[in-house]
Amino acid sequence: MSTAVSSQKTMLHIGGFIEVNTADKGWNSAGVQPAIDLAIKHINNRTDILPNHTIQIHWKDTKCSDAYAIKALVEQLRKPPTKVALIGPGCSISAVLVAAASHFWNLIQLGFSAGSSSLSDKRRFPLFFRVNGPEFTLYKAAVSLLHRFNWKRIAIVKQDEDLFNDVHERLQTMLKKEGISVITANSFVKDPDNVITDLKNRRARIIVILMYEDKSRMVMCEAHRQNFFGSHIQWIIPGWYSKDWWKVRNFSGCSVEEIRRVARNFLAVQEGYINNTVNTLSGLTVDEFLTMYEAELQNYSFPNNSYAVFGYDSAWVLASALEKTVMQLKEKNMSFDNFSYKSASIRQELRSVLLRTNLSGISGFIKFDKNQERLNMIWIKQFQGDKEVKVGYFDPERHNLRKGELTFFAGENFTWPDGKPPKDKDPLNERLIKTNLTLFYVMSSVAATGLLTAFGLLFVNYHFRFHSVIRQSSPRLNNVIVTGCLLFYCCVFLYGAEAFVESRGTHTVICKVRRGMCSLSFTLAFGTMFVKTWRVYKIFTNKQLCKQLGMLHDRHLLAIVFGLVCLDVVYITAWEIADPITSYVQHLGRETTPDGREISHGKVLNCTLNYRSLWYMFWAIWKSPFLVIGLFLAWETRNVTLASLNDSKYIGMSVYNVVIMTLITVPLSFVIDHGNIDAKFALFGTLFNAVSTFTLLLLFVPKIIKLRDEVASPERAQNTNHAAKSFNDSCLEHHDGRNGYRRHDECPHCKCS
Ligand SMILES: NCCCC(=O)O
Repeated sequence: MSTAVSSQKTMLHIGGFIEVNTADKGWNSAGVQPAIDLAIKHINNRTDILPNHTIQIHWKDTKCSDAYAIKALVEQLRKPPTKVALIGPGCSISAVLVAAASHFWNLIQLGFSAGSSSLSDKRRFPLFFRVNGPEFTLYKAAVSLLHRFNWKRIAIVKQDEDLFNDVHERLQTMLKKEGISVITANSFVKDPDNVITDLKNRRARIIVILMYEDKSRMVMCEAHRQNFFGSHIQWIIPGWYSKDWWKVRNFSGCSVEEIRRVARNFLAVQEGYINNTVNTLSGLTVDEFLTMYEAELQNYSFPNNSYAVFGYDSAWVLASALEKTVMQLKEKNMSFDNFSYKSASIRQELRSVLLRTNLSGISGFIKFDKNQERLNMIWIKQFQGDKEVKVGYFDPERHNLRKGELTFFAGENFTWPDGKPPKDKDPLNERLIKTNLTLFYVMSSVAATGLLTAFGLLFVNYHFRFHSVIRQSSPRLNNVIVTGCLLFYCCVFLYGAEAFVESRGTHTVICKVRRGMCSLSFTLAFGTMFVKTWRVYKIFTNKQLCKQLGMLHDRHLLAIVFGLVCLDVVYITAWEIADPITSYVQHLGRETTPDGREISHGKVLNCTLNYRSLWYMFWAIWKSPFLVIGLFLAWETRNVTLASLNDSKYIGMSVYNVVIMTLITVPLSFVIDHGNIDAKFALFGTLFNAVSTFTLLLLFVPKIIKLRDEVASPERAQNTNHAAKSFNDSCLEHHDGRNGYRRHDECPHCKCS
């Protein structure tokens, strides 16, 4: 209802809700009142807006309390004059209560700061509009900051209020999507003791506060009491707290300095605006308004409030809508005199006009979305030195939060006590554990000695190639076995490479090379021993001995070994293509010491595959026949004593040795923890050293002794040779392994054709 005044102007009464006596609880919006009063003064003085009306606002203090909000609404309704619309409250606790009920009295309500996301629900709050946006929007800017500073691990401390519960729920969903983990989310009723203890225990470093400032002061005071502060802890708080919010008012427990010490260089997110200079409805710019606002504040005992600009704009939005509604009503021969709490017709007009709002306020262009609210930019502030500084802003419509985008204000930037942003977790000084050097040198010395010996044996094989002791033992096949052993020794160095390698790239190459080399050495050494044993077996289980021998020349055996090597290459290539072996960093776990420090057991480089067990199983299936059948053949030919196949017995012994060593090593390798690189190296180094050393010794020591004897006493050696000749020896002696029997007449009892 409007009332006539002497100057022929009609009064339009508006109910105003503000938070003044909040006893430092919740949010105090008192400072917005002077801005709204100033706007109403400006509107009433203008002739181009509501020229025939005067707006009068009737303030009620809701104290940011649901009970006082109800009381304030009842008083507005019961006490004449009739209000045609409502402005406020500023605090969500009160706004939700007022908005939930005011529509039953057909009252349009215009908010300027209440952030609760519940207020976006138009089924519950059909007549509630706001020139600000939902609180959750602020946290898009906060998430952008988390990405910007690579903070992937945060903690949340929340007040159990509708405003923060909603933000918390939606923030959790968004953080999950953004790959940021919430290590703990706590709230408290009276005492934040447990909250801080939990933050300490979880070693929280980045803490998002979803609370009104009184609770924040309590949290920070307790953090000080528990010594939970420092440059390594970063708080992210709502930016709409009152100026110098850490200054204690009616708050016992901590001094101003103590709370300041904890809050340090806190980051804050706050709904902001652009400095609009383009034809604003009021004709003012932000700067002009702020000058007037500061002057106006002198008439009140209220502190400056950052939502003053929104408050000023809300009054202009309402006045503009009332103006248009007056004109629309006029066309229907109606006026606000016809307004009553029981009649919906005028509020319907007013609502439809508000929905079409499109004006230039000092906080920017004002248009309401489907939820009857606005999406504003978010200021990012940081406490620097002794004041809050607006560092930049995040525009939800323009900036990509995943990329941590924001726009800096001219000349501003973040500052950090340590010169760089804190980390989201303590650097654990996770050192790379390398193979024990003593172990490496012991294993490598054995391998190096083996390598030299192997080269020496290759020389002996070559130098004495025409000597019967060497010639009769298939020197070319033995060279292949020595080459296999030689590569096994090289594998020892490669398996110990973790003593020096630090880069994953280099380690990946080593993983690939040593797998290939290990496989190839096995095939060369034991594939060749296998075929040699097989030849002995074939000869002595076949009556057509000479014929068999003629068919099993060294070159045939070499061809078989070559075939095995080809199969090896095909298998390793297929393996590498299907499931490439790579290096990965294995973290060896952490533990918390009794004094609360977290220590790491370090990390090691390991080779990895997706289907490790599968590939090694196939590998074992492909290699084990050499050993199993080799074992059988060695057993079958254990009594063969031929000068011409003079090493068959020793090859058999080598095969036993390999089988036994493999049977010990393989199960042990599954038992040993992969992180224990020393144990792994000791196991495989011993296997490779032992297997190749035994093989070389068994294969060559008897030959060298014999060779030494023959070289020392050729006659005795000749006699021994003759004496040793028996049924087949003389025959086999003339089998040169290359051209078969050169002289069949020297082999009269052989059934060679
Ligand atoms: N958006 C800041 C005002 C606090 C509140 O909504 O209660």
